Amino acid sequence: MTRAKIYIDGEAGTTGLQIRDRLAARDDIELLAIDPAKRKDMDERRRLLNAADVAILCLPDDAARESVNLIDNDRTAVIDASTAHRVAPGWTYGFAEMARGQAEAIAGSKRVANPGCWPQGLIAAIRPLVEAGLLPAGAPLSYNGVSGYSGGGRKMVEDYVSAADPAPFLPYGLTFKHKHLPEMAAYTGLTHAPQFQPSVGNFAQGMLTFVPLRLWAQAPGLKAKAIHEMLAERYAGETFVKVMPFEATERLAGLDPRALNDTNELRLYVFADAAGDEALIVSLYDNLGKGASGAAVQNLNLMLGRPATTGLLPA
Ligand SMILES: NC(=O)C1=CN([C@@H]2O[C@H](COP(=O)(O)OP(=O)(O)OC[C@H]3O[C@@H](n4cnc5c(N)ncnc54)[C@H](OP(=O)(O)O)[C@@H]3O)[C@@H](O)[C@H]2O)C=CC1
Ligand SMILES: CC(=O)N[C@@H](CCC(=O)OP(=O)(O)O)C(=O)O
Repeated sequence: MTRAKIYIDGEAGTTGLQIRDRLAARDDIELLAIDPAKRKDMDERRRLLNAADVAILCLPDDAARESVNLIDNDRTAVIDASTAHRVAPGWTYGFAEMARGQAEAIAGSKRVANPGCWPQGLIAAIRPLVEAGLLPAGAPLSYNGVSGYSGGGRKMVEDYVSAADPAPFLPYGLTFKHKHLPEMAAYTGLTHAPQFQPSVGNFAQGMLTFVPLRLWAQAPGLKAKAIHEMLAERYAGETFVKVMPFEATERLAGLDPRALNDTNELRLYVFADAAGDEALIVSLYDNLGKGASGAAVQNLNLMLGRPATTGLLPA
């Protein structure tokens, strides 16, 4: 098998390092490494970007746009982990399980935008319901959750690690302007992005997100059990998105945001009141796994024509 040449632009950062670790042991891949002293040198980045079969961008948005502009050949494909191209024309959204045919679209694309960590939990929960007509596209939703601090990149990791007594739980996004809102609207099928209010916790990695649904008002006649059945049917057979059993329970010990760390899995749970008119869809995943580096490797596998699970299942 010819080894595919992969260059990770931003490999010293939180997401880049994780992707490099996931690819390092693979014998179907040749990693093109940049001299650490030149990692922000534009000419050296241009050389490596153009030498790569696939360039994976793990950079701030402006640097990611710059990298794309530095590519001057038709061969190099791109996976961009930043927010820069997620709703841009000509780019394919890299959430393979999002819709029928999406994995094939990713496999056939040379410009793939890796999804944001927060949007994935929402899109996985809501898109099948909107597509099936169970939930009206105009439903006014809210979305919230907690992420580990690695979600904020190197700077936030350093702030948490060096702080004497970081807050265990810190809400943010309190002006409702988060950079993920455009992709949330674009890929759920909702006519309005939800009211989104995230939080960060004093743990490095992992996330739990919540879509509360007041079905008696948002989708009269729709019951929580039907939502569970629709999601279970939609994701049946998927390796990386699983729907957990419908449970009537006050609390569930397994709902620890760190439970899927270092995996590429996303789990969906549906909870409800006795009548099934008040529901909650919970997504559990690793912000650095399915939320970033795992998804990037899954997309890379698809683009290289490898099995999607290559390097992503526990040994
Ligand atoms: N962390 C997460 O959970 C997720 C992150 N993402 C996205 O992935 C991207 C990377 O995020 P993350 O890894 O967390 O961020 P980090 O800040 O940890 O890493 C970014 C890396 O890019 C480097 N860099 C900055 N500017 C340039 C440049 N002009 N040329 C070359 N390298 C440069 C930085 O170097 P230096 O630090 O020296 O400036 C750093 O090593 C971001 O767009 C982020 O939004 C997406 C999903 C989840
Ligand atoms: C805890 C924390 O700060 N998280 C980041 C999201 C990280 C991420 O996923 O950013 P992109 O997907 O857009 O690259 C935030 O809310 O801005």
